[in-house]
Amino acid sequence: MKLGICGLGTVASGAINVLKRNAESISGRAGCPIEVIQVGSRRLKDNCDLTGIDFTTDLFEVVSNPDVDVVIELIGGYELAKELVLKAIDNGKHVVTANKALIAVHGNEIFAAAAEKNVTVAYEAAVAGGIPIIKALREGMAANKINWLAGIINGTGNFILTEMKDKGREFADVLKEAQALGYAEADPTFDVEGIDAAHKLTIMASAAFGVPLKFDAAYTEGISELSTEDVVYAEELGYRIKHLGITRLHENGIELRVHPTLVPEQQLLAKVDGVMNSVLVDGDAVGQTLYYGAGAGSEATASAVIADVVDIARAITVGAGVLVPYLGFSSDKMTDLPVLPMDEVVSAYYLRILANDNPGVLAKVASILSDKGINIESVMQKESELNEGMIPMIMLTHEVKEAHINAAIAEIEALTEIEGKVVRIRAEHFSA
Ligand SMILES: NC(=O)c1ccc[n+]([C@@H]2O[C@H](COP(=O)([O-])OP(=O)(O)OC[C@H]3O[C@@H](n4cnc5c(N)ncnc54)[C@H](O)[C@@H]3O)[C@@H](O)[C@H]2O)c1
Ligand SMILES: N[C@@H](CCO)C(=O)O
Ligand code: NA
Repeated sequence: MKLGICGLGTVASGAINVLKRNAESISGRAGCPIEVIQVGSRRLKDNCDLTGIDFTTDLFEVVSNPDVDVVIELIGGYELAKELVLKAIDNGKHVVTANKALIAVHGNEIFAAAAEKNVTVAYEAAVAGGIPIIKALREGMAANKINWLAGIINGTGNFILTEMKDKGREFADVLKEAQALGYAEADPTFDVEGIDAAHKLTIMASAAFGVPLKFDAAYTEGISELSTEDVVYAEELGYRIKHLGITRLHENGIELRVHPTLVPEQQLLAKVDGVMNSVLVDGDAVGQTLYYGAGAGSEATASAVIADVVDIARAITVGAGVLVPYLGFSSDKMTDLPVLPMDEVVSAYYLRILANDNPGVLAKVASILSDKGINIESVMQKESELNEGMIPMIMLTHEVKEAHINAAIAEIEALTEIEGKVVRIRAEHFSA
């Protein structure tokens, strides 16, 4: 099977190097030899030997090369990638991509085009890097009604949070290192503002529930506004703050949300550090299963790219065409459920309220919360040198509808004893 690669960057160089190093075992598993015959990119790359491989700067040459069976799209971004992939499909080629932005935003159209041409579009590397989570959701979990899933699905962001917490490093400094290590997106605001995670969550939700891809409806909150103060207070309460993507199935719609989240420190997700990703999936038959591994990086991501190539080779070898439907469900069995508004979401909340040091403030805040039926799990009041005469009040609530906590926060902010905005971070108590 002959491969053509578009984009010779972090992931592509990893794929070429792993394909060469493990050529024999990969061919043995695939049932045929696998060979990269052409690479298209702006320039060559030092750590990657292209001996025997044709190099071009014209990416369209690759997708139209009559000798290429599978196009591997590794340039990233939306428009050009879409054009290349649709062209490759039109030329009857299978496609493997690591591009979650492309699949989350244009996947419905791309899958329809691929179905028309009876070719495969595989995207394991797009979600949680090297973790075989698409395989798990579409195949391993096929018996289950999936109820919800939650995950740490951006390596760059988790690396930044971990380094800041453990070593007290500066945000900008750690981000630079993540870029040097090849973890970050071309535009790293995608990583820190949760856009990349929302792309991945959108894809997982569709594969879990059999709904069309609905990236535009995803709720996204990043980590750039997160303060060290809240990280420390959360720890005192026995929690870690993680940037989670959460999707949950309801009868009338799905939740689709990415935001910083307090997770109890004893839970496994709370212990996922550095560039590692992890996804916790709740199925009605199997219960909860947890997947863990490198969410970004050259060879870790290449591992998933090559697994897709092997899947395609196997399908061709046995003459089976497309083995697994794109989103795990046959297209006539998809349900067009809406994404529910955030107001409907039920969660526990961490609140940090800056109050002046007068007796009775706590009672006023407590009565606003109780009027809205919001129960308080714990309260801490902190002496703080940062804010003279003002005392941060940290609260953890029980579960409540987001609409109710928002209404309570508005009333609390309106109290004269309260300064500024109330900091609000959602908290989730998973059982694993
Ligand atoms: N780096 C990771 O850890 C990782 C993990 C999972 C998924 N991904 C995804 O994989 C894809 C590739 O990521 P990467 O980190 O390898 O990116 P990269 O920036 O290292 O590589 C992209 C390559 O494509 C080339 N390219 C882009 N536009 C081009 C054009 N118009 N003409 C010619 N060449 C062009 C660039 O020169 C570069 O060499 C992205 O979609 C990314 O989101 C990356
Ligand atoms: N920029 C992404 C790459 C893997 O998709 C991340 O850091 O998770
Ligand atoms: Na993956």
